[in-house]
Amino acid sequence: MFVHKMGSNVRKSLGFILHTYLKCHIFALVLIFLSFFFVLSTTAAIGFLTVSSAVTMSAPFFLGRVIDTIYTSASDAETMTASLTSLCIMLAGVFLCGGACNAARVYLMQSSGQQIVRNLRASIFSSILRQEVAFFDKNRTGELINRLSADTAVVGRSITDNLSDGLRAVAQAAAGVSMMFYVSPSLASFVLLIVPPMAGLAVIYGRYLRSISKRTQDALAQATQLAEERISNMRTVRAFGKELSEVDKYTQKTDHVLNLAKKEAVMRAGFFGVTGLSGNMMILSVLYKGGLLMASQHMTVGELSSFLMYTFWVGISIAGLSSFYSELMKGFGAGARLWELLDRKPEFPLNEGKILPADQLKGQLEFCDVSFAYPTRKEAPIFQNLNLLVPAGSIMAVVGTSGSGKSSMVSLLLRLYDPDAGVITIDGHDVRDLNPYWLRSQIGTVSQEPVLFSCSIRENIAYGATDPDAVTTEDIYRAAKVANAYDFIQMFPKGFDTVVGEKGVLLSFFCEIVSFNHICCFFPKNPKILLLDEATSALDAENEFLVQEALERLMEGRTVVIIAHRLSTIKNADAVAVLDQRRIAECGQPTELLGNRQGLFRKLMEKQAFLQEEQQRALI
Ligand SMILES: Nc1ncnc2c1ncn2[C@@H]1O[C@H](COP(=O)(O)OP(=O)(O)OP(=O)(O)O)[C@@H](O)[C@H]1O
Repeated sequence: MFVHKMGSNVRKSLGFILHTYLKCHIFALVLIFLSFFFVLSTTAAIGFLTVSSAVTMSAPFFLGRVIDTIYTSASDAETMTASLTSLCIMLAGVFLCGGACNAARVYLMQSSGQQIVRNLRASIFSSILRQEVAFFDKNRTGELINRLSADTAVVGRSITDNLSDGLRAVAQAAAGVSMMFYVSPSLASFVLLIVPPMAGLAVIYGRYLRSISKRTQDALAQATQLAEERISNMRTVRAFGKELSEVDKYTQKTDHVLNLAKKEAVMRAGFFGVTGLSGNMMILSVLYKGGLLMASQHMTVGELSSFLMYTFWVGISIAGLSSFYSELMKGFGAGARLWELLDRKPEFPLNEGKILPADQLKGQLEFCDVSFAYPTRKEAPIFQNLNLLVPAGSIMAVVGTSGSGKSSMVSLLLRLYDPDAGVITIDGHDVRDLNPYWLRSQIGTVSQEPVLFSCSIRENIAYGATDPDAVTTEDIYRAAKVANAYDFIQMFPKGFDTVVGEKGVLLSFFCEIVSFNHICCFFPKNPKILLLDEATSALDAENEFLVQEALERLMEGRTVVIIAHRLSTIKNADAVAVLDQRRIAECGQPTELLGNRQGLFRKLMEKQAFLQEEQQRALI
């Protein structure tokens, strides 16, 4: 039974190692991984391992000979000195060679290991970035970051340094046992009776460790998730004075991790305690039985010493094997989630599908009988049989109460999600047939959220370019001028080289970020279609004017969908669509819709005008 279980575990372990290596071959930077250097270094490491293990395991045998030399020629001092000196010089040379091989093995395995971790990280990151947007609704940022950093490190360690040490332990244990049988078969059979129960214990321990390791990695991912969310929303936490309660929540999560780690520690302590005890019992039994064999002239003192040293080595190798097994099981636990990520095929292709000739694209948009619910909230439909036509080159304003689905329309047009029923077309082509890369390159978007990376303003502006390195300073200045943002950027001491913090927090005014954001989104795509999501809602009057002016310039000759509440943004629209009850309830020219006293648009605008009046009165 145990043998069977051991066999299946060994098979699983080998499968796991092979899987890991193969995954890296498939997903990682294949060229580097399969490069001559890697194959060569791994082969060399195995060669060094063989030599260093052979040296280590031959040492007890020769040391036994040294002892016998001392013991048998003790009466003749001259002979003893001569043979002892030559034996010791020879052995010192062999040991030196073994030490050097061992050092080379460790270096080669470590550097190959780092290469594997790097490739694994690159593959996981690439796989994450290829996933559809709905995947990110279901999987939180902190958790994914944890997989990318902590889990890859655990898997990397378990199949590199650990594997190298494990192979060494296997080689030494095998050589040690063989030498024990060579030196004294009867003593070896007696001592090795302890191995089967130890193997059974290792199987039980390995299973437990694998499951607890998976639970620990999951708990750690949850803690990282919480920390990531709170740190990235620090202003909200501070505004609500929630620092202490958030610390409590985080502490609870880390306590959970700690509890699991304690359970693992108890198990480890028990296992290592038992293995240590068995090692000592083995030594004791060798001394006892070996002493008896010496007394009956069946063994020399040198042979008993050699045997004792082999027993030590086998004991150390078994301890090394159990730690190898522990790390491997931890790797199993952490690896399970990584393979899920690596194996996951994105629901939408990233760069496949029809590409229309650029000069033929007119930009007519149409929603035909579209029904949609977010994959994470299938029970709450956002649209049901929604129809809307935006003629090419026209400006369509979409209005509706908060949560009516305005931004969701933008997400569908960008094909961040697919509708559950109906079709969305561009110039009559179903967006699902079009190449998503190409589609998005034809659409300029401005969202409510400022989208800036923590690098210089110059780099942020060039981000949209196909080849950011080819963007000249003149291009960047021109784009900033088009967006009326050149002057405020130049006001920073470092101008366009100012480094923007996370979410652009180093830029002093939010409005500046929003205007700045506009440039980033339009430059340098020159898109046929613009989607503006409440573009000016957070601006003060002066900046709104600047941005509005820039936008009007940019809207010329393009199909534009504006999502805005303000009359000022809507007044330039050719038509207004009012979203209500999961469909377009009204659609027509703004003046026409305002004329309908019972209409939804009129009511929305009245409500807004009333709110503005209230605000003004409050200020007076
Ligand atoms: N990724 C998502 N997953 C699940 N539900 C979502 C997601 N994004 C938005 N929703 C929900 O879909 C509904 C419509 O959201 P949407 O942002 O499209 O409305 P909106 O009209 O643009 O609202 P607002 O004017 O407040 O921006 C809301 O109830 C929102 O909570």
